[in-house]
Amino acid sequence: MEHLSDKKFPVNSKDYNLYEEVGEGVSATVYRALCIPLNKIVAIKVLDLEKCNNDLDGIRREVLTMSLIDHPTVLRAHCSFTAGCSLWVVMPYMAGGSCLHIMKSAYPEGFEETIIATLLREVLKALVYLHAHGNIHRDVKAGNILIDSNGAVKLADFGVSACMFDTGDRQRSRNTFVGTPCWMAPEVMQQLHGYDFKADIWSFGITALELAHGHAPFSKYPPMKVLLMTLQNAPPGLDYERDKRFSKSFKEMVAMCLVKDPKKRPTSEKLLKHSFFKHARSTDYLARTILDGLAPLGDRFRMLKAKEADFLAQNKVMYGDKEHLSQQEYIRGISAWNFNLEDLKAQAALIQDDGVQNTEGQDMNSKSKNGYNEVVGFAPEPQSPESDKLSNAVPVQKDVLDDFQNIKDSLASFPISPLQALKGCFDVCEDDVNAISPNSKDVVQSDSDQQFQLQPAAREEDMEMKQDNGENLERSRSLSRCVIPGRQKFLSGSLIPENVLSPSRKANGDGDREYLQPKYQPERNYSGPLSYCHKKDTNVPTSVEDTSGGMVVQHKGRFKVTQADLSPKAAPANCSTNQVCGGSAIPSTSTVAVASILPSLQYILQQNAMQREQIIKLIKCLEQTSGHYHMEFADSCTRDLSQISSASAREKELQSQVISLQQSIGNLVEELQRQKIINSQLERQLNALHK
Ligand SMILES: Nc1ncnc2c1ncn2[C@@H]1O[C@H](COP(=O)(O)OP(=O)(O)OP(=O)(O)O)[C@@H](O)[C@H]1O
Repeated sequence: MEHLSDKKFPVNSKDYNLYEEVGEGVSATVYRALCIPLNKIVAIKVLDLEKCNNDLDGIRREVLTMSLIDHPTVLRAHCSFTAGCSLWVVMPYMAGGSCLHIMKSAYPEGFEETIIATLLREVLKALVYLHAHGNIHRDVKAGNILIDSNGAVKLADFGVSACMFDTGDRQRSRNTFVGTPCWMAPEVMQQLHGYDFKADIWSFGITALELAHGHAPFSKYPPMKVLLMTLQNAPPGLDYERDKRFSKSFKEMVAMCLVKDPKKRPTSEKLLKHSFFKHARSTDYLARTILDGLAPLGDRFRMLKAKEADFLAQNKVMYGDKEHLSQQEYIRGISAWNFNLEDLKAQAALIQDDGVQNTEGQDMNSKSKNGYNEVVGFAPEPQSPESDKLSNAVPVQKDVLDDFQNIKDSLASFPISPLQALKGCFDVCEDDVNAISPNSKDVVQSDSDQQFQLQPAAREEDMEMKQDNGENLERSRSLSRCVIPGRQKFLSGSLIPENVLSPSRKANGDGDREYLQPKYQPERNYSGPLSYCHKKDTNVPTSVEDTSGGMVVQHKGRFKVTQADLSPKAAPANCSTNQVCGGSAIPSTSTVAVASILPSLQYILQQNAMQREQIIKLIKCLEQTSGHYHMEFADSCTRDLSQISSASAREKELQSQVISLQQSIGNLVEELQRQKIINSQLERQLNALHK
C-alpha cells in the first residue's frame, strides 16, 4: 500500500529520522521527524496496522483524502508508505500542536473571543472546501485543529471522514455511528436517515463551546450519558449570564450551529459570512498570543502525559479496586469503551444530576423547566406524557426515576437501539442487546441492516435497576467484562480534568464542578479517539486473543469485537456461567422471563411495603391502647395480688391447722392403738386369773 502524493518526499523509512513523540491517538503515534534528503522537519503519524486490521478501508481513505487535499487550512499528507507492520503518513509539522493541547497547557478556561473567531474562521474555511468537494469531516474538534509555528491553522484527521458522493457500501458508512460523542450531532447518533455535511456544523458549534470553556459540553459524563443528553436535552449553548465575556454575535453563531434539526443549520459557506467572524484577526495574531512563550510541542506533550500518568496512578492507589479502574479506563476514551448494558446503567446512575452536574447539564434542565431556552431561544424538548405520568405516580422517588426516565425516553427516541447501533462499532455483548430487545416483534429496519425493539418489560427492568440502584449497582459493577482492555494509550486529547492539570483553575461560573465531582469519577471525556465503523469487513481475518474477561475475536477498526458480538446464538450458552461474555448477571434467555416477572415482583414489593406501613400504624395504635390496658391490668393485678396474698395466708393458717389436726388425729390413733393393745393385754390377764 503506497500513496505518493508529493514526489519530493521519499517513501522509505530510512530517509527519515524520528525524533520525539508529539501526539498519540488510539492506534497512531505522531513524531516530529527529519526528512533527511530534504533536510526538512515533518510530522510522521505511525499507524500500527495490526491494530487496525479491520479498518484498512478507513486508513486508506484517510491517506487518500489527505493526499488529494489542496487547501491551506486542511492538513495535507506529503506521502505515505508502509514500514513493517506500520503505515507512515508524512505531513507538515504543526509546531503549535492541537488547540486542545494548547488549552490543556496554558488556557484551561478556554480562549478569548478574538482568538476563537480567528481559529474558527480558519476551520470554517476548511469545511467550506471539504463540503464543496463532497467530504464530510465527521470529527471536527479542538484536538483536530492544529497550529503551526506561524499561527497557520489546519484541520486534521480524516480517519473518519466520508464522501457525500459515495454510493453503496461507502454511502452506508454514513449510516453508521462514527465520531466522538461530545461533538457528535444528534442525527449521527440516531442513524435515522443517515446524515450529511450538516453534522460537521453541529460539531463545529460544539468545538466553539470547547474553545470558549476549555472543554466540550457534557465532557465530564461517561459516553453513553453524553449520547443520551445530546438526544434528550436542549442543545447546549453560550449562556447570557454565565458567558458574559462573550459577544452576542458569538452566542448567536453558536446557537445557529447547535440546532437539532440539521436542515435548520446553516451551510459552512453561509456561516462564514456571519458577523462573528468579523472579530477574527490574521493568523500571525495566534502566533503572537497563544503560542507565545509555550514550551516546544514535544515537551508539552511529555508534561501532559506525565500528569495524566500521575493522575491515573493516584487514582489507582486511592481507588485500586477493579471496578473503579475499569470505570476510569472506560471514561478515558472511547477506545476502551465497553458497552456493557449493566455498566452503562451503573454509569448513568452514578451521575448525581442534581447538585453535582456540570453547568451545561444544569442549564439545560433549568431551561427546559422554564419552558424557554435562554441561550438560543428554543423551546424545550417536549417531555413525553409517559414521563409525566410516571413522575406523578411516584413523587417520592422522582429524583431516582428522572434519570431512568431520561434514559428510557432517549432510548425510545432512537430509531434503532443505541446499544444495537453501538454494537456495530463498539463492544456490546449480544446479551446486553437482548436485555433491551429480547423479542424483536416491532422491528424497525434501519439502513444499516440492524434491528431492534425496545421491550416494555425490559424498560421495567431498567426501572427496577434504577430504583434499586444500590444493590444492583454493586451487582452490575462487579460483573465480569467482555473485553480485556487493550494497551492503555494516552489519547490525543487529555482525558483528565483540567483542574488536575491546572490546579490554579479558578471558578468562572462552572468552576464549582470540580469540588462537587465524586473523586473516583473523572470529569472529562476529552478528545476521545475516533472510529470508522466499516461493517462490511467482518470477514477480515481475525486476531484471536484469549482473555479472562471474554474472548476478543476481532478488532473492528479501533474497537474490539467479542465472541458474544459475533455469535449471538451462542451467547446464552456462553453466558450461562457469567464468565465468558460477562455481559449480564442473568443469561439472556432468562432475562426475558425475569423482565416479565419483575413488574409483578415490583408490585408485590410495593403492596408489601404498604401493608407493612399499615401494620406499623396498627401496632402503634395497639401500643397506645395497650398502654391503658396495662394500667388497668396493673391496678387489678395489685388488687388481686393483695387479695391473693391475704387468701393464701388464711389458707396457710388453715393448712397448718389441718396439718396439726391431722397430727393430733394421728397421735390419737396411735394412742388408741396403744390403749387397744393394753386393753387386750389386760383382758388376757383377767382371763388368766379367772381360770
Ligand atoms: N502534523 C502534526 N503536527 C504536529 N502534531 C500533530 C500532527 N498531527 C497530529 N499531531 C498530534 O498528534 C495527535 C494525534 O494525532 P491524530 O489525531 O492524527 O491521531 P488519531 O489516532 O487520529 O487520534 P484521535 O483519534 O484522538 O483524533 C493530535 O491530536 C495532535 O496533537
